[in-house]
Amino acid sequence: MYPSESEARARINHELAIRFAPEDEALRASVASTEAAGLPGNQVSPLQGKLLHVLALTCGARKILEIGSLAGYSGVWLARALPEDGKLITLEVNPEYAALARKSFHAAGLDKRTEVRVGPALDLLPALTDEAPFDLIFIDADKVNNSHYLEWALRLSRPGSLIIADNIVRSGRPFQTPPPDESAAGAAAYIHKILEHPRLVSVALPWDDAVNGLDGFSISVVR
Ligand SMILES: C[S@@+](CC[C@H](N)C(=O)[O-])C[C@H]1O[C@@H](n2cnc3c(N)ncnc32)[C@H](O)[C@@H]1O
Repeated sequence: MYPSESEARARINHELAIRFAPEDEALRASVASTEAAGLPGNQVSPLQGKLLHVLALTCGARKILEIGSLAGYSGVWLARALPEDGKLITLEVNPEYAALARKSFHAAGLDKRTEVRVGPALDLLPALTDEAPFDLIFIDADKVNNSHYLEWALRLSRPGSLIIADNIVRSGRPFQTPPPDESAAGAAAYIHKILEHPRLVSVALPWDDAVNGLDGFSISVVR
């Protein structure tokens, strides 16, 4: 039926995405601006975006924190799960990407429910203590700092909060000894911490990724 296994996977993925996670104009424009910024495929896929949306609805999220905005693609999926008076705060080190994220939120009619803060996340996180607890925290920035982001996520969450991290599978590189690059090492340390932490119950979800081959999310619930 399909010329190759990879063609079959891409085709089936597409069929699922157009049914379960159709993109509207605002999401398509966010993808286009990511491509124009020279980072095609660095945002989550439509199905991953929809998964974030479903998870935010499942935990009744009113406050969401995202680390790593890029052009706001995952942020739009997340913020659309919030009630009118809910809030997504997203942290981005690159001012140009932060501007793209704001543009995406504006196009999606999400100005009131979203706030983009600009700077290195580790510098911005301490100021969020007053806004905590967050119901869902999505970690998707520089993987080398994932363990630090996890420590902050635990401080800024409550029992029942979800902590989700992207790119923890990286085609298996985190499982090599030693991990061959600093992002793989960051993912390995993160996996170790979420599995050992007494307050976290975690699972990993692998999938094909445009940039990293086999990749995936971890999803942790805070006890
Ligand atoms: C994979 S992209 C985020 C994609 C986005 N979550 C989405 O799916 O639409 C990672 C982003 O993290 C940002 N970033 C990298 N290091 C960072 C840091 N130390 N603090 C804040 N943002 C950072 C990058 O500039 C980039 O925009």
